[in-house]
Amino acid sequence: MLESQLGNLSTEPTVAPAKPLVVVISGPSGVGKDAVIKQLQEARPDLHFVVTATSRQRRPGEQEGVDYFFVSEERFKQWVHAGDMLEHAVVYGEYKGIQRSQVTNALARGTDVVLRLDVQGAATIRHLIPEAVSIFLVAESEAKLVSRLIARKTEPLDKMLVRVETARQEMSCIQDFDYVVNNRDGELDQAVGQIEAIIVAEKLKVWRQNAKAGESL
Ligand SMILES: Nc1ncnc2c1ncn2[C@@H]1O[C@H](COP(=O)(O)OP(=O)(O)OP(=O)(O)O)[C@@H](O)[C@H]1O
Ligand SMILES: Nc1nc2c(ncn2[C@@H]2O[C@H](COP(=O)(O)O)[C@@H](O)[C@H]2O)c(=O)[nH]1
Repeated sequence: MLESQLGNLSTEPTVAPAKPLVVVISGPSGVGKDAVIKQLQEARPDLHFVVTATSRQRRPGEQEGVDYFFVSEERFKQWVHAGDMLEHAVVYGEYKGIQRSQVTNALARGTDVVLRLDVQGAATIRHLIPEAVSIFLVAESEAKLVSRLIARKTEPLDKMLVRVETARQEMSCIQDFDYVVNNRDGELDQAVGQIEAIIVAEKLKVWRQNAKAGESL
């Protein structure tokens, strides 16, 4: 009866599924990027969390292929020359970077991708993938940030001081990011919840329904 008045009613989906998202999580050393990402992995196992390759020595407790891919400086440079790295930078004197295939394979499967990057890497990805969502993580104060680095006990004092000095400079990059999330002491759950909310909201943006994430890679 209705169809006689309206014609055929389409059963096609009203909107196409949103294209996969590239999410950048950045912020100064010790702010809690790894802690946030570890918890986000548990909450959102459907996301692809990219594992960085590095020339840095493995710390006690770090696992190959989980925390990093630990490679020699020579191997890292070979990958750079071969064009295999989507992004790379020297961070605190060590090579850090993301293999292109990790991102392109996940996007091709339709999977959202999460990258952990320093501010240099975040700038590179914004340039390569302008539709990426960038999140800058902060601690509630510089004093809290430093106390986390001290408690973590992963660097000798001289190297820790370099990280704190760098953190001061990195704070000036905050306006280049889409979102700022405050990872307050003892409130990791809230920070992770806010990041999950950002991901959900970004995927609902109208323009993303037909955008092609990472098409240019
Ligand atoms: N919300 C929080 N409250 C208390 N401690 C936290 C919180 N978030 C992270 N931490 C702790 O702070 C320390 C630094 O966190 P994490 O190693 O995740 O920082 P990061 O940003 O990944 O550092 P880096 O850039 O040097 O790798 C860790 O010991 C972690 O357990
Ligand atoms: N440009 C990139 N920076 C990265 C990447 N993965 C991690 N990082 C940054 O390195 C520092 C130091 O890490 P640590 O494990 O030695 O403490 C950290 O602040 C990250 O931001 C990457 O793939 N590219």
